[in-house]
Amino acid sequence: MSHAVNAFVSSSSRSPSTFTISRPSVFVSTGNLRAVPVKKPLPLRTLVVKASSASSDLDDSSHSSPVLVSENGAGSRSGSMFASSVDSSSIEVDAVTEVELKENGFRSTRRTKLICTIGPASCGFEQLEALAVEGMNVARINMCHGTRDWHRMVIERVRRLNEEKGFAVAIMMDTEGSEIHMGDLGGASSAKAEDGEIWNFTVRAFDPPLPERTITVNYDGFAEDVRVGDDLLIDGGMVRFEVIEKIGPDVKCLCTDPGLLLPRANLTFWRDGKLVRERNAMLPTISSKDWLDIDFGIAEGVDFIAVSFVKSAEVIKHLKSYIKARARDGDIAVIAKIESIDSLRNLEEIIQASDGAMVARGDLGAQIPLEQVPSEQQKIVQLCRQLNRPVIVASQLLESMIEYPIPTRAEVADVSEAVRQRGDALMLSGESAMGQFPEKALTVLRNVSLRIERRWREQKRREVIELPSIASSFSDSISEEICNSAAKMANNLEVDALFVYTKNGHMASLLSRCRPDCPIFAFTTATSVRRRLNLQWGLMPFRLNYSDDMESNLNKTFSLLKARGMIKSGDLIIAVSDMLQSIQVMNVP
Ligand SMILES: Nc1ncnc2c1ncn2[C@@H]1O[C@H](COP(=O)(O)OP(=O)(O)O)[C@@H](O)[C@H]1O
Ligand SMILES: C=C(OP(=O)(O)O)C(=O)O
Ligand SMILES: [K+]
Ligand SMILES: [Mg+2]
Repeated sequence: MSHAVNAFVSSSSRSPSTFTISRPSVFVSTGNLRAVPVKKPLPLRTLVVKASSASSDLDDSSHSSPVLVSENGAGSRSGSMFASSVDSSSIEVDAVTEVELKENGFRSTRRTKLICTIGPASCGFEQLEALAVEGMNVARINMCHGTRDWHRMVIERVRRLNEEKGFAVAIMMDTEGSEIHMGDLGGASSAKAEDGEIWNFTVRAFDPPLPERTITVNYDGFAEDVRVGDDLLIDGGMVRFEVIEKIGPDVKCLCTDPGLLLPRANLTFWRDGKLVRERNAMLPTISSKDWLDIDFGIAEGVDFIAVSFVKSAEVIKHLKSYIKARARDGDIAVIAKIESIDSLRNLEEIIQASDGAMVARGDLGAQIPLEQVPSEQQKIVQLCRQLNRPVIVASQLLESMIEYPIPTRAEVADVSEAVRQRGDALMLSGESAMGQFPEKALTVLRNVSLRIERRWREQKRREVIELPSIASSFSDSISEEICNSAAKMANNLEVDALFVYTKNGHMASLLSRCRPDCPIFAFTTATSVRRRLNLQWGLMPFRLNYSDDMESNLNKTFSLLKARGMIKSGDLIIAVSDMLQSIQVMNVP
């Protein structure tokens, strides 16, 4: 297929009521050169870069697609405490974003997205609402814990919150995975292991209550695999035992580093200073229980499935094709958790195969030396950005806030570093799931993000990360070039916002990848795409019905956003779209 890329810049001067457009002054062409006819004057300054197939301008099906109809447009915000008096129900935006925009203006909105793991400390409707108000973009449920009924209840509450209060919180389901972990302590919330105590680790099943100082282990091969003299590390070393005797299914262990045992804590064993993982590596990434959880997630329509202990790209591809065949409205994004030696070994192909990645530092730190975790984090964040996949930095960001209302200085420094690295999202685990201060922890993440992002912009310290071309077709290359150029222009011209009209979210993610100074308003026709864009850096997803006529789309958007007080006349914006590949620079009329 041959393409023509035609570009021209028109600069117009504005007299009181008319616009005039001067002659085209720039042409770029990779094929047939053809000036784009301008039928109507465009406001103030316009650069149009238009790409089309040589054979037909309309051979892309999206060009001729009819206006898409909203599946939950009208009235969905009626119960919102942020409800607007103007009838603008045909645009949907997260209530928190709307308030932020109105109160602080474009530039100061938060770019880094926030994920909260939901647990007993945060599963109440009011608790969830408080987290949503505080800026939770994604609620994570961890299938390691709780029952499916409990998870269903959380999902229903989040959905109700979205519908009744105008939030757009997405849901991420995290699989248990089949790594070795302890049982649930017979229902106790924790157990204390003291120095010198002998505990029994066993593969036997017990009816509660558990015998004293007994830990059940989920892996049947456990007693066969460990050897006397091995070190058993709970949660990467929070508690340490030494194997002193094996008796059938029971393994007697001496506590050598005392500490608190938590239900279902991860368990690794070490021999001669090395992680023992031969048999472990034979365990499936997705267990039979995980498949049932995945079916549950598909049935419930979760937005993301995070896969624990990914070892290779194969399992991700397998899951994605499974989802494609089963999921009702298409897509659930698959997030690869990087938390094992194998995942580091196959990093690039795993990230390529996935829709996003998580630096799961909890288990990662139990598999590699702790001092290696920060550099791996940096590497994963950078690679994800290069490959255009959203990346989450997770675990122990504010661990001390499980117990205390303020974080340690070191934790704040760690969060700052993750924001400075420009990861897409930060995640709370125990802090929001079972800590005493879920909301306060989220506020810390939000405030640190805002502060670092602002400093970064003020200092104009744009990272010199090389963004290699990722397009797999010429048409994709055009989208990529348009987004790279639009983001650069947005920085140079100091525009207020980038607008992107994107049906499947791809153009929005390409803009996000550039980490521009201004926020990116992403307009999409599908609620599911809008929720998924919640995970990506700098994107403010809106759901809007629009046509393939960009001029009418822009006018519609301007009037809807103006009516809601989210933009005003004179604001400078750059608009791009995946229907009509163009860059337009204009002031809001
Ligand atoms: N659904 C739940 N029910 C009960 N407790 C939970 C739940 N989700 C998380 N938790 C608690 O929060 C802690 C931290 O959550 P997370 O990091 O997701 O789990 P883990 O570290 O066990 O993999 C867990 O160890 C558990 O104590
Ligand atoms: C996020 C992680 O996974 P999980 O909490 O499921 O162990 C981690 O290990 O850091
Ligand atoms: K998990
Ligand atoms: Mg983990």
